[in-house]
Amino acid sequence: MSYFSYQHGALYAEGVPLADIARQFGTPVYVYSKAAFSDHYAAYATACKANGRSERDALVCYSVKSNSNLAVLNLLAGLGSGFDIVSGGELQRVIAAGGDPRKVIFSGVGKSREEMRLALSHDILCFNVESIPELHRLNEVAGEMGRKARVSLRVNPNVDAKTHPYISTGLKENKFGIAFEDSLATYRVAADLKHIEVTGIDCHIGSQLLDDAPLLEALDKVIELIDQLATEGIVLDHLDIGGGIGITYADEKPVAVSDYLNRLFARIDAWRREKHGGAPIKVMFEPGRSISGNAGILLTEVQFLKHGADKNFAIVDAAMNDLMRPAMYEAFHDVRTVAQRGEEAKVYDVVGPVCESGDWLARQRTLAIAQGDLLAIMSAGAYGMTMASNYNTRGRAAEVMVDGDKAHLIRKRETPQELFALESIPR
Ligand SMILES: Cc1ncc(COP(=O)(O)O)c(C=O)c1O
Ligand SMILES: N[C@@H](CCCC[NH3+])C(=O)O
Repeated sequence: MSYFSYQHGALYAEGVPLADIARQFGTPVYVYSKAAFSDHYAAYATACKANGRSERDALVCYSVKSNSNLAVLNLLAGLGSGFDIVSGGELQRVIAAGGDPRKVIFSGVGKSREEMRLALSHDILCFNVESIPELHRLNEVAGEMGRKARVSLRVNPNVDAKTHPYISTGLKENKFGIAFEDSLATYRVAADLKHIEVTGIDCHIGSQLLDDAPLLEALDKVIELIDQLATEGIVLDHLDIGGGIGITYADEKPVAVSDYLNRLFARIDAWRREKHGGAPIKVMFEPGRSISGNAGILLTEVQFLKHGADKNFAIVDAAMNDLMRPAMYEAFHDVRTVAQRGEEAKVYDVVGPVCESGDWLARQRTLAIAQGDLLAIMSAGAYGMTMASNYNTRGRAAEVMVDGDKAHLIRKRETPQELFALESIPR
């Protein structure tokens, strides 16, 4: 289903014309489709039901970093989602949005003592621990609080995710996780710590994966390790395979979530039957982009057109501070005109007003546009607003959630006063 589509030559978000949203809330503005978020979450939830009848012991922990607006988290919490967080700030967002901390898993390589304390005080489901020093710190903090921390170790299966090097995380050379060959020894350390309860294993090999083969390869390695651990008396109750499923930005054809989950559950079921007499294991996922990426767009207005000898530029009011992905990864985002009109089409680079040559949103796009036109930068729901900055003292964009024929403002545009409110001039 298309959540952003043309009706009589005008681009809509669900039942609302994007031109109306620009008039009402200004630009640049992120626009999300509530139905898209719900449907993308449902793809996971439905595939987690065994034989379409009973629920499996499975938990989808939406990756908050991909889009962390409270309205988004509240919507997903209402659908039963858990959350994958990477900071104390994200935990506070989840709680503020009405999410259940007992469905929260805490990933990340550099958790501070304060973050650990906060997470323990809310009794989160599990810490995904990424190193031995982190294990010791967590053990200390939990001891000070008179608690036990539930822990899974993030192992690095050394599988090539075949994605952009900046978003690949499962190789030896990446900073994430515990090297596969060190994982047994690290589990032994964890099992001996008084304030640590070893409950699971997790891995996350990278993002924007189009094929599930590397994920299934990682699963096989993880399964092998779980069996090895069991022989030592370290019995795990869950397996977390991470996020990573990609989306269509241009013409990519990512594996369908349902196909991937069906293949994954088939392997897990076969392994449990063969080795464990059918004893179930809880399976967890940490999807971000596949839920939020194509649930949002960035709506921007053309300020000026500049026609040069070599290049034409469409200078828009959104910039790299609003959507960093093109500057950071040379990422492709489709650009659509909000009104289909009869201008002569030309090839443009779509650029922002920020003082950096790297401030571009799209390159070499054939567009029929005039000054004042609206453009939709597509597939911007994941790692868009959450990676936005205030560079050039630009207030971050507003955010709007569309639900059928209603548009709700879910984050106001930042004002310059808000940007320097925390600063002071020494006397
Ligand atoms: C540990 C962890 N889990 C989950 C995610 C979400 O990944 P994706 O948005 O590719 O599903 C990420 C980001 O790559 C991550 O680092
Ligand atoms: N921010 C990246 C994904 C990073 C995933 C975090 N581990 C992107 O926009 O594609």
